Amino acid sequence: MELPKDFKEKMQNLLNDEYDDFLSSYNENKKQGLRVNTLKISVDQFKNISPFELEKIPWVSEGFFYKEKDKPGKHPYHEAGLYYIQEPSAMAVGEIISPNPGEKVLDLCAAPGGKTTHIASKMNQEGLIVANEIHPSRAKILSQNVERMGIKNVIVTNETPENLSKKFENYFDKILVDAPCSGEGMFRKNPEACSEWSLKNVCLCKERQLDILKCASSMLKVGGRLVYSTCTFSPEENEQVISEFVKENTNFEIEKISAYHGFDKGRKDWTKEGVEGIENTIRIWPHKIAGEGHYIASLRKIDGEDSKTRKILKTITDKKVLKDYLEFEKEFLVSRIDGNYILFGEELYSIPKDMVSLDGMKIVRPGLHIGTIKKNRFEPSHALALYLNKLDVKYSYNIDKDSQQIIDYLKGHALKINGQKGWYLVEVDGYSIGWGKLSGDTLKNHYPKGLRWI
Ligand SMILES: C[S@@+](CC[C@H](N)C(=O)[O-])C[C@H]1O[C@@H](n2cnc3c(N)ncnc32)[C@H](O)[C@@H]1O
Repeated sequence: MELPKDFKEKMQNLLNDEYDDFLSSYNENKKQGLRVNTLKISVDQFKNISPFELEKIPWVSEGFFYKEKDKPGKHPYHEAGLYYIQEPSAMAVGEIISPNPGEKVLDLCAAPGGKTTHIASKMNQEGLIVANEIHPSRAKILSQNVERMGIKNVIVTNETPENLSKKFENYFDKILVDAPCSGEGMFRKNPEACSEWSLKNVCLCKERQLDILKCASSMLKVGGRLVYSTCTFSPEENEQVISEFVKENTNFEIEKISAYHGFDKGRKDWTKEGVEGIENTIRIWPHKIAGEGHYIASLRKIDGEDSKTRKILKTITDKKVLKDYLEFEKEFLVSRIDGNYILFGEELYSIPKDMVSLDGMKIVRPGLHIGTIKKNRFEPSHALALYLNKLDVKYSYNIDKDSQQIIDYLKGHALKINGQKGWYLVEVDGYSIGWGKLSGDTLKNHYPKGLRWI
C-alpha cells in the first residue's frame, strides 16, 4: 500500500522508535470482527450455533474476530440480525459509553450504525436512543441496520448537529460523537481514505470536530457523559480537539477510562495546552492490538443549566384510528406491542414513552415501524418481523439455515407450505427474518424487495 509521504513523515516524527512496527502493520491483513446482537441471542447461544470460526475479541464481551473465508455478511443469520459486522477497535467505544437501560442517549454521527446498534443492545429496548446522521443516504442505511437488529427504541434523524441542539438542550444522559475524521485508521480497510488524505484536510476535520462537540455539549445534562471518538491517529483531531474543548468549556472534565491492557494512553505532549487528564483518554494502535485503531475520550459535564420541560409528542388515543391494526394484533399476535402509537401518513409507529415533539425535524424513523394501515387492512412491516420472535405470534414457519428454502425465501420466492391462512413470521433456525402470508398452500413472500438476494 502506498501511504502519503506527508503522513509517513508525520507519523515517524510522532512515533520515533515505534514507527517501524506501526508501518509494518500496513502489510498485514485488516482485522475483521462481528458483534453478537444480544437483543436476539446470547453470546453462548451464538457460539453454539455459529457456522464461523470465531476468536474472542478481548475488550468486548460480545465481540469476535472471524476469518475472511467465512463471509458472515452473506449468511442468513446476518439477515436475521444475529450480529453486526464491526471493526474490532470500534467496539471499544460502546463499552466505554456504557449506556444503561432507561437512559436517554444521543449518537450524533451515527451512520452506518455500528455504535448505535451496540448501544441499543446494552439498553435492552428500554429508554431512548436518538441516532442522527447528516447525510440522507447514509441515514437510510443507518435506519435499515437498526431495523435488521430488531431495535425498538431508536429514533433516526437526518439533521445537522446545530438543528438538533436547538431541540434537545441539556436533555441526554449520554452522547456519543463518533466524529467524521481524516480516517487514518481506515487505510487498510478502505484505500480511498488513503487517497483523500492531506495535511490540510486534517486541519479542516479538526475545526469541524470542535463545531460538532460544541453542539453536543449543549445537549448533555449536568452529570452526563460525552464520549468522543475517531478512527484517525493525528493528534490535531484527537488530543488537541479534547484539549481545546475542555480549555474552552471548564464545566467538562476528562474521565479516566479503564482500558484493556493493549490500549495506550492519550499523549499530553502532543497538545499545546498540556491540559490535565489527556492521559486518561485512550489510543488504540494497529501495531499493538488486532484492530485498525481508534482514539476515545470520555468527558463528564460537571456544571450547567438544568433540563427544561418540553412539549411531548402527541400520540394516538382514538382506538378507531387503530382499528385495522388492532384486528391484525388480535388475529396474529400473542403479545402486545407496548408503547405509544403515532401515524406518519399511512405508516404506524410505536415511539418511546415521553418522546419530545419532533416538529420541524427531518425524521427517517420515529420509532419501531409496525406497519401500514391501508384501506380496511393492515400490512405488518419488515421491522416488526425482526423485532418479534416466535413466542409473540400465532403462526411461524421455521427454515434451516443450510436449506435451499432459506435461499429461496431470501430471493423473494413464494414457498409451498401447509397451515392456517394468514400472516406467518418466517424464521431461520428459530430467529425471525421476515413475513410471509399464507393462502391455500402458497406462502406469499413479504421479504422486502430492496433486501432480496440476487
Ligand atoms: C466515523 S463516521 C460514524 C460511524 C458510526 N458511528 C458507526 O459506528 O457506524 C462519521 C459520520 O459523521 C457524518 N458527518 C459528516 N459530517 C458531519 C457533520 N458536519 N456533522 C455531523 N456528522 C457528520 C458522516 O456522514 C459519517 O456518517
